[in-house]
Amino acid sequence: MTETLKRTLRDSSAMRWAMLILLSGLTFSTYWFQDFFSGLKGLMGSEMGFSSEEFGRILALTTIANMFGMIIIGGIMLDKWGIRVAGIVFGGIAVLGGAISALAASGFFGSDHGSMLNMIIVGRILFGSGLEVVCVVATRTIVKWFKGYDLALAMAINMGFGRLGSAMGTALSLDIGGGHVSPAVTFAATLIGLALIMFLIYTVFDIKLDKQEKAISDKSGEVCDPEEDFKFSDLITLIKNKSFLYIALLCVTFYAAIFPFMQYAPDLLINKFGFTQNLPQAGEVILWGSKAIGASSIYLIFFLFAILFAVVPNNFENKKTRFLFKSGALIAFCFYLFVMKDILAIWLDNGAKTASLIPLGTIIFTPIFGNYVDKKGKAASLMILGSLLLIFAHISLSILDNVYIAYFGLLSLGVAFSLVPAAMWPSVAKIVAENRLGTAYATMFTLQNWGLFLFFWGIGALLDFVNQGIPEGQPKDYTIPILVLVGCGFISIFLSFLLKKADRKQNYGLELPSNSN
Ligand SMILES: C[C@H](NC(=O)[C@@H](N)CCCCN)C(=O)O
Repeated sequence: MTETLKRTLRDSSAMRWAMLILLSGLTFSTYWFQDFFSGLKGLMGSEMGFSSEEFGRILALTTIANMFGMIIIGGIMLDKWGIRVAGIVFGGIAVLGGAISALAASGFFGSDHGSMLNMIIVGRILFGSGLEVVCVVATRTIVKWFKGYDLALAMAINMGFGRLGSAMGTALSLDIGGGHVSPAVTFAATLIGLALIMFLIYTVFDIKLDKQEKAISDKSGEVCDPEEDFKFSDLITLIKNKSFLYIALLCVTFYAAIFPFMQYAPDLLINKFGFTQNLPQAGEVILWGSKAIGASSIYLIFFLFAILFAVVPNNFENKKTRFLFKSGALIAFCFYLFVMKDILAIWLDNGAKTASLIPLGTIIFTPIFGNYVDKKGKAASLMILGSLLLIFAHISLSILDNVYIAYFGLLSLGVAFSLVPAAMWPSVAKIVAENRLGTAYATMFTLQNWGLFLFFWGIGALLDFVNQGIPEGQPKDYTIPILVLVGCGFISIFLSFLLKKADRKQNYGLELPSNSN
């Protein structure tokens, strides 16, 4: 695009990607705060005396405001106040919630069991009220900057930041806490505070963009097509649509089998398969850290060159160049794995670090499957496949006792967790008109929170129930609590088939490539 056509900030690609990074701080930190307790479950039992049911209660009550309409209220506020005010208000609520939980974990409100538990829950309720609306604000902001430019890629990268936050929160919280819960909670809450500062910086550019767009529309008389405000009648119309109903229910059962599982996964791996939760010695950390940073920087430099090389026009037209590029990438990756092998071996022996590979893997797999859905379609069939993988994963992690099969189970869970979202979210956009998408996503997230509430709490309560009499610190039997999740997998398959059948009647083209619509 020539300089004369660059009319606003959003016409500069550097500006757009910089804005995405400023915005993604909130996604990264809120996903971190949502998931970091998973790595601390054992410690919360031994240090604070929290039972599995209480652990589950803390997680479940995070969703309570969303179950009763907070996401929809947040969406209406977003429409009325705009991105800046809504982002600051709901980001601020998440920060406040994080701070209250951190103070509670440090004993500020009282160091007895009840005060700590109740005040951590108060903090989590506030945090949860901000979390989902922040996700909606992020999506709306990305659309504002990227419509007409790499919108799907920008959304995938934003989601990648979220998954990275989940993975790092799960993997590193025990190390960050140094064997205590409180420092890890303070760190997680501080991250949301820093992200809010990044968002405040973002708002400066947002104001400038609005001024530029207003000046252009004043001059040319252009009027934008506004998204219609939320109406309850829309909700009824949506629910009456069979395809929407099936995909919304699938969202409930599928995510209920994934997000709650991830909160318990490190503890499951430790209790059932004997994974460790040992903290490395300071010397080991320095050695691994320097090795990992060294190897990763070399790989990153190679990767940057590869990207630079790939974006030079027509490079990939040539078969030989393509072959050289692919072999180079493979050799660099093998070298990277070789240097990192000791660290990987230790990583794969640690419960929290192994569990963190599930969200980490989705960063790579989701865009690949997203691209497949865009080009080849088959979204409903892929949701059936994802649900099958979910069933295999939960069977291998519950009734089977083999650690190698468990690794396969975790891998198939990672693939399912990439496959279904990559097929599900673009399918909603085929079923629902664009100006109703906000309502559709808010409705799906609200229903999803009901499923999460039930399973966050239910798994913990069931775990205590089937392990009555076993003292904290002794291995717990996870068979029945995880086997219950197999049921979610079967319901997901059933709903995916119903969706496929409804789509054949209603002709939304869920099995067709996105580009053909
Ligand atoms: C896209 C989808 N997002 C959600 O499900 C939201 N309700 C945010 C949940 C955040 C909790 N970690 C996803 O993350 O796949």
